[in-house]
Amino acid sequence: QRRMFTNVEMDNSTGVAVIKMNSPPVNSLSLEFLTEFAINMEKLEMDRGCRGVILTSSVPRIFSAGLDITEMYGKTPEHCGAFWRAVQEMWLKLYGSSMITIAAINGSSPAGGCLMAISCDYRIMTDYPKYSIGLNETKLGIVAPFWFKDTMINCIGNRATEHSLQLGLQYNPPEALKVGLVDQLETEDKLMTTASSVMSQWLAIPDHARQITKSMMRKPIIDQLLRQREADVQNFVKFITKDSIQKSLQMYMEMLKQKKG
Ligand SMILES: CCCCC/C=C\C/C=C\C=C\CC(=O)SCCNC(=O)CCNC(=O)[C@H](O)C(C)(C)COP(=O)(O)OP(=O)(O)OC[C@H]1O[C@@H](n2cnc3c(N)ncnc32)[C@H](O)[C@@H]1OP(=O)(O)O
Repeated sequence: QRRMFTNVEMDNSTGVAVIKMNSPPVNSLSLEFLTEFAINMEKLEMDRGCRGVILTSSVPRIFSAGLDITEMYGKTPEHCGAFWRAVQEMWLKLYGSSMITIAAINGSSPAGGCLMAISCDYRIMTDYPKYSIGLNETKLGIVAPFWFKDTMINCIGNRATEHSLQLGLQYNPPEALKVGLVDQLETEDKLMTTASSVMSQWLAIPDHARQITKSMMRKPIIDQLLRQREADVQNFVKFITKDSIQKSLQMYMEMLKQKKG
């Protein structure tokens, strides 16, 4: 039986779906997870009754740990290529969605988890000091590709992105609010109610005007990836299968395990 990585609950009375990521222990984004996520987004996009999506997590304390590192370590170039296509597809479906997308960030959200959040239209994060969010790729010895970088620039601006990406910064909730990585902080118990209430404000705007405006803002980056999608895959495969990069990933995974012990 196929495993489910996300639960989708559609409320037909409001036209809002809640996608809960549910892949313990850390909602890492595996090939299967990403494939299922993209299919769910596609289905909601095709559903004329669905106007908005709230993205959140069922896993305690974690929104998403980002890309599943085990999908990039010790794998064949073919596997790495298939994995990267799935990462691209997830981003294209989320960043390019015509629906209103709100991230209710109820836990830590490094790297690919942060990418998911900043690909939404609005972010509300639980105000808990131990949670963090950011694109920390350089800390793993890897490089955030241009479309991660440009999504971040569109969210927090050029200078803050440069600073953030070079140092692989992870922000706690008040810092994330200050830099503009999230739009609002909320207590754990009120997070979903606040997300619904923000959604109502966005739903009050006529869809066609909001959708054209959103597309105008995001289309240049999306088109840039679409134009060079296969080159981006080959670039990733060449980069990630290098001995030095594989060594960095191995050391990072060992560090994660040691931290635990
Ligand atoms: C120049 C050309 C450029 C071209 C482009 C090239 C390259 C771009 C490439 C890649 C881009 C990648 C983006 C990413 O998303 S990489 C992933 C980055 N993620 C992280 O750094 C997060 C790491 N994890 C953590 O910090 C913590 O786990 C977390 C805060 C999320 C949770 O902490 P907690 O203490 O609760 O849990 P842990 O004990 O640490 O973890 C439990 C368990 O899960 C494993 N694990 C954690 N994160 C991941 C992950 N991302 N992938 C796979 N597995 C993960 C962890 O190892 C533990 O496993 P185990 O010990 O129980 O077996």
